[in-house]
Amino acid sequence: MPLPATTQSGQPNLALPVGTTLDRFILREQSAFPFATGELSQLLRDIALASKIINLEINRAGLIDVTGAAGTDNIQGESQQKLDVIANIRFIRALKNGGEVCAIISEEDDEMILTGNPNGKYVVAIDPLDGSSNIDVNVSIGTIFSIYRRVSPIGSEATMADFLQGGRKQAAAGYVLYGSSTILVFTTGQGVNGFTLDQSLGEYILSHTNMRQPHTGSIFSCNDGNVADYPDYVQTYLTSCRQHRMTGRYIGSLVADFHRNLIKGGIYLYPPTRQSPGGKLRLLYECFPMAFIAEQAGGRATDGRQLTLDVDPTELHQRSVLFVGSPDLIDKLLIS
Ligand SMILES: O=P(O)(O)OC[C@H]1O[C@](O)(COP(=O)(O)O)[C@@H](O)[C@@H]1O
Ligand SMILES: [Mg+2]
Ligand SMILES: [Mg+2]
Repeated sequence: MPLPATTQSGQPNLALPVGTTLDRFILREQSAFPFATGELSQLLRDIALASKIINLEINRAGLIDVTGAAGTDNIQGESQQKLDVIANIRFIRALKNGGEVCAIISEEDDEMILTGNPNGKYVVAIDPLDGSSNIDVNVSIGTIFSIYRRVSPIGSEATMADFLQGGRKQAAAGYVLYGSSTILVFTTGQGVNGFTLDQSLGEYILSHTNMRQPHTGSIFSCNDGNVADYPDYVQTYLTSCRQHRMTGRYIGSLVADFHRNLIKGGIYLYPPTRQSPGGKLRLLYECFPMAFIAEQAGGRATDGRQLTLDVDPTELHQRSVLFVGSPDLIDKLLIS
């Protein structure tokens, strides 16, 4: 029997059976908004499509000579991996061709990219490949994206203001995890759902409905090599994690560490370090999207002083400290 369109409390019934395709889910989610015109739905499909192509290239990386450095650096001064550059090209091309996006910012490009779609209603901030240090060693990597409705007039050239609206103005955010399976997880502000790529069908299929972050957990994730740099309260907290025999797990790909902790309960920490006194991770295309997903799943994200989604964005490639995960663990960290 088909599911009722609305729940008993009159809310749109988004609980679709596992096995639902991404397309069908997006259509159902769109139908819950009478004024929705389908552009955001199409934009999510464009991102899904590009991720399928990249997924194939990642799977065959060792065979098609896309491992190793590209020989160029990005604006962060990081050496770009070949797959960083390839993933960047794929996403930009898909977003340009899709027509819904008027501008993009990417970890791999210094400046804002105008797509040639002045009538596009959305802008996208993207980390085309997250966890670049893990590309060549066959460890899980990801893609992170954040979507805003533009504030500049439709038909005009997009501006920085379209990207600096603040984390709570995100229309949607998500990530793709290229791991033992490939999974797309996103939110449009109506909860968090995950779709596993059925490689044989080439379809994303709903596999994780209404994902919820466990209130607490026993996993902590941070780069132990930097501990000496961390502020005292973080060092105190990590000592108590060890004293309580919590489990240290650190993959070194934000997407993979975040996803594990979202499912099992845990906390990911990227505090200030000597090399990155303001934090390493980028606010617009790493911290904001992960914080939106975390909050939508009942988790919490902070920079140690305020909730991440309340941090004031002033630059495109601005960095931020990030602590994200189970609320109980974040609370314990902040009182350490
Ligand atoms: O090697 P470190 O300093 O622990 O940093 C690892 C962190 O940096 C990142 O690799 C940064 O992301 P990029 O790979 O997209 O630059 C995160 O995925 C990860 O959590
Ligand atoms: Mg990243
Ligand atoms: Mg990256």
